[in-house]
Amino acid sequence: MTLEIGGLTVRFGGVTALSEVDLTVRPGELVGLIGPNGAGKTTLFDCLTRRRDPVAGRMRFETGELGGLAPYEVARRGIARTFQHLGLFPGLSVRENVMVGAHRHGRSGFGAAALRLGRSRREEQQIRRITDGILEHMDLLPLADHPAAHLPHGTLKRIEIARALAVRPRLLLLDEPISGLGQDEAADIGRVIQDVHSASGAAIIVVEHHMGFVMGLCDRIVCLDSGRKIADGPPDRVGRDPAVIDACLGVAP
Ligand SMILES: Nc1ncnc2c1ncn2[C@@H]1O[C@H](COP(=O)(O)OP(=O)(O)OP(=O)(O)O)[C@@H](O)[C@H]1O
Repeated sequence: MTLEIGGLTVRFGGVTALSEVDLTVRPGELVGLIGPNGAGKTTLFDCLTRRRDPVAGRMRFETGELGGLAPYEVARRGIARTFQHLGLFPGLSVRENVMVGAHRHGRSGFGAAALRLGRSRREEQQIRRITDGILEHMDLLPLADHPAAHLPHGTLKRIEIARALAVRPRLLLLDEPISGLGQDEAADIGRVIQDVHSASGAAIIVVEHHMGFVMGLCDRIVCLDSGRKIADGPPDRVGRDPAVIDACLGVAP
């Protein structure tokens, strides 16, 4: 199993954001995580990436527990994520933004890398090779030296995925990858995710409100509502589940 979550519970004061959530993800699985606003989807990603501490529960990734790790250690273990609101550095070039992700492969750290000393210079070259390979694969190489600021929203979404891929993840967490995109750009991101999935073999969890998109893309759908898991299964079954239809009513079809 790639990921095993058991009894995960998170509270914010009186609000229970996640309530005894169990979830397993097999290697290479493409899972859609759906649910209405406030269901707990982002909180689940925050727990997995150690930005948020659960009050109870276990999270196991491959052979190790995630609880107690620092966020940077999660990336080193092979988990990468993108953010609902883009987490790019607007002043850095496209290549530099992606290199931030690739730095988990360097052992000398940012300080030595900045000074370009000894081993770190070789690491820097290796990181640049990894980065440019990803940029080329995602048709972003012509934009490599362009500042991330002012690029179209769909391109920024692709750069975020490229940066997550630079971690060479075995588990990729995508938080609303098509939010704010038009139909063509959303279809483009769908192709990128499918391509990444088949090329990398990584397990992927996609949080998305667009039900048609996520149902068409994923092998399996998990639905949260008010912090509880209310459905888990193949898209056609979950899509017909009255509890899911009830919870997600009003979500764009
Ligand atoms: N930092 C916080 N402080 C207090 N409450 C929070 C905090 N973050 C999330 N919550 C609450 O926890 C619950 C789950 O929120 P979360 O953002 O995980 O939901 P979500 O499913 O990702 O929603 P959306 O689809 O709107 O992004 C909500 O009730 C939310 O108001």
